[in-house]
Amino acid sequence: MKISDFLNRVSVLDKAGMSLNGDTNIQDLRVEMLGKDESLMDVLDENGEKLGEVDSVNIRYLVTKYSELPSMDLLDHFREAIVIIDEKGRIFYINEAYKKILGVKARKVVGKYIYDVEGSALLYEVLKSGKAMVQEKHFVKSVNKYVSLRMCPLYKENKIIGAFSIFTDITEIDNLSNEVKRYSGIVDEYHREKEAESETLRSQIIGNSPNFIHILDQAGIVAKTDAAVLVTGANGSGKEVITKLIHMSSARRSKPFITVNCSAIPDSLIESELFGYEEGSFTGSRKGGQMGKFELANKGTIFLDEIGDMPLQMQAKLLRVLELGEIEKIGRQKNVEVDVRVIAATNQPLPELIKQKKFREDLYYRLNVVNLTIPSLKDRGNDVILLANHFADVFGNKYSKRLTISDEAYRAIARYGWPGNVRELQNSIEHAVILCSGSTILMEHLPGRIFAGDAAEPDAPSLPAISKDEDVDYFRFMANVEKQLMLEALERSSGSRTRAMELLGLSRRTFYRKLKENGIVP
Ligand SMILES: Nc1ncnc2c1ncn2[C@@H]1O[C@H](COP(=O)(O)OP(=O)(O)OP(=O)(O)O)[C@@H](O)[C@H]1O
Repeated sequence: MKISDFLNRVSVLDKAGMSLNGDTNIQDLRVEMLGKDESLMDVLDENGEKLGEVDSVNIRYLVTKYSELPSMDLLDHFREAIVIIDEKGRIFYINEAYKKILGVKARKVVGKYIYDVEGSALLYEVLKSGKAMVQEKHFVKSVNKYVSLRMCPLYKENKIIGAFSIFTDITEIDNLSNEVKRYSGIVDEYHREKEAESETLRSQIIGNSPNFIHILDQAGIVAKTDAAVLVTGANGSGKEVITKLIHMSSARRSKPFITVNCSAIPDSLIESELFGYEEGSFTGSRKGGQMGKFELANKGTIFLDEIGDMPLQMQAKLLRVLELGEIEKIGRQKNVEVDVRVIAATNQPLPELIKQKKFREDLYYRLNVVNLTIPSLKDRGNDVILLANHFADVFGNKYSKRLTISDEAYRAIARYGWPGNVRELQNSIEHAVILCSGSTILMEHLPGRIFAGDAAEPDAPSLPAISKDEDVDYFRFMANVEKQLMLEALERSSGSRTRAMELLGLSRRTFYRKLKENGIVP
């Protein structure tokens, strides 16, 4: 500190008998140099001009204190390492932190020249240039550490008398920042992966019919929003696939996608499944409680499948969640905020359920901000053939077979009603791929119901008539029915026994036994 720091503190003037320049360092004074008066003294510049006056009581106090100060020892308490060199570059001081950070003993360093101790000897350059230098990150090879450095020359009466360096060990910070960079790299990679996943998913959704393309377009539009979507459509038509596509095309794609099948959870458990519970909130509750699906889906999307089966009481709770954006966890006083996009799906006619008071109208409107109705497979024209080829490839790969579909099988596939929609087609093609031992899927490889006619409305086999008054011989009656069914199966399969056997769902052995028993073949 300089005397000028204390100028013009008070106004009373007194002579200490000394002329001190404002630049004088208080550290350079000794008590004997000060006048006896405990009041003020003048401060003059080099030309003897008065600069002001200082409170000599304060100066006396500081000078006394500074003379008692163990200045060098004090530096040992710094976390920063300090090294001081003289005008020739010889080290005459290092503090404790220096020894610790660089792992050296004082006797190995003090008295040596800085360029003999430190390879890069930046401090020596500071000494030569007389200019301070800062290095945010400097690698010290000998100890394999990174330090952050500040170096300054030391001047006395305009002459360089040495230089000092203060540095901190930033190896850990550097490691941490590298970790952070690595993690942000991983996060970027994760986002890229999610993007790729969304493209893969899109490429695996097959369909060219205008009504299906319309659904895909609408899914793309709603994906850009957080609006609730109600996906309707028959069983197996692809409601979940479209819901996933919406999630994967949305900004939430890297966050969770949680599916809840409302019809699969018993009524008594649905609340804890959806909202979770705190530890000890009921007998038998798990230690540590349990997170509900809504909490798990936070920042992502929750898919409430078969929403039509949700119990009425739960519907009221769900409505509250959608309105408030928070859940009431069982056993917890405070509600938990959640940010979840809701997509619900059903194959039930909700307006009909509303009329029957089985579904809340207010919840229906809340969920049905946008409605996507997936057309049934039979209404998607040629998509059935595209999907059949797609599944033949998928399962061909799975079972290591290269298969094509015969024209006859194509015709059966196109003619069939597919009441189970895409799922039924998928399973049927898997069935055919498994059974097919050649390179072409033939009609006989498909499940019997498909080539037997339209399974949506299967023809009821005509049973032998029984008169009310007649005494029925059940054994004979059953044998008759069996024979009739077998004959019909043979007729439908144009005499192909293998196909008839499949139609009837009988093993080869049983089929031939029954042929014999019923006198169809000798
Ligand atoms: N357009 C499509 N392209 C390829 N695969 C599809 C397509 N649509 C559906 N699938 C497949 O069909 C199966 C049934 O689809 P999904 O589960 O989405 O139907 P869903 O309507 O949700 O069924 P459910 O009514 O039983 O809940 C799934 O394996 C799915 O991958």
